[in-house]
Amino acid sequence: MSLLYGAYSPGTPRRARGPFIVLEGISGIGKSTLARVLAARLNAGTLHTVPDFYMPWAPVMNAHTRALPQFAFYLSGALHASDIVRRHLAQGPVVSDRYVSSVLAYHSAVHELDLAQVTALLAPFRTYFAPPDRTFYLRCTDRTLHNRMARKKDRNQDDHDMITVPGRLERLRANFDKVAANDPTAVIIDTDDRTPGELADIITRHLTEPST
Ligand SMILES: Cc1cn([C@H]2C[C@H](O)[C@@H](COP(=O)(O)O)O2)c(=O)[nH]c1=O
Repeated sequence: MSLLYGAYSPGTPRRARGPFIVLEGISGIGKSTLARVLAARLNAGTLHTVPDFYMPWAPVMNAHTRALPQFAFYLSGALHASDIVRRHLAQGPVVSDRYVSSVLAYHSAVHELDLAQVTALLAPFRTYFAPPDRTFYLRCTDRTLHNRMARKKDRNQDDHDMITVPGRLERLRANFDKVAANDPTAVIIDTDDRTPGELADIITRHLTEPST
């Protein structure tokens, strides 16, 4: 039995019309642009994990709290994102810019923790999360990241740290690779030299193929 019952269970899902698509990857890679293009194509609802109203708290939590309260903050954001997803899925497709994999990959990378330890910390909550149909892990080379970062309008402290804290970018990339390797919904996409429209073509083609 799940540990999450009563008020802690996600409730009976309404008939999902789906699909539920997740975009994952390091900051600046182009997830939010691609989410917009995909949402327009699929007539999908979109959201960001953590949800937008959490975002003003993120720098405050990062600056003032230690690892476990920070984890609880991002976990809370992902749980709430899941509630939003379930609500949207009753209407049609949903595209999420980040989801549970970002919580694992970022928390482990930022605090230099073993990914397996962070995965175990999240495990009791797994049953709450609306499962994605496909999770697209976006990858790019340093050159592409540099060019895309230069164009990113909402660059924040996390983006600065990702580039300047020794080893942060490498840890993030390695963590996303490890999370993807254990994710049955994972599809890895190299985004270099591809426009958002071309990436949306690749993704929509994947959605018409049966998952393995
Ligand atoms: C979901 C999540 C995001 N983050 C970071 C990644 C990004 O730097 C930032 C979200 O901003 P972004 O999605 O606009 O890049 O929050 C964490 O540190 N931990 C998490 O669990």
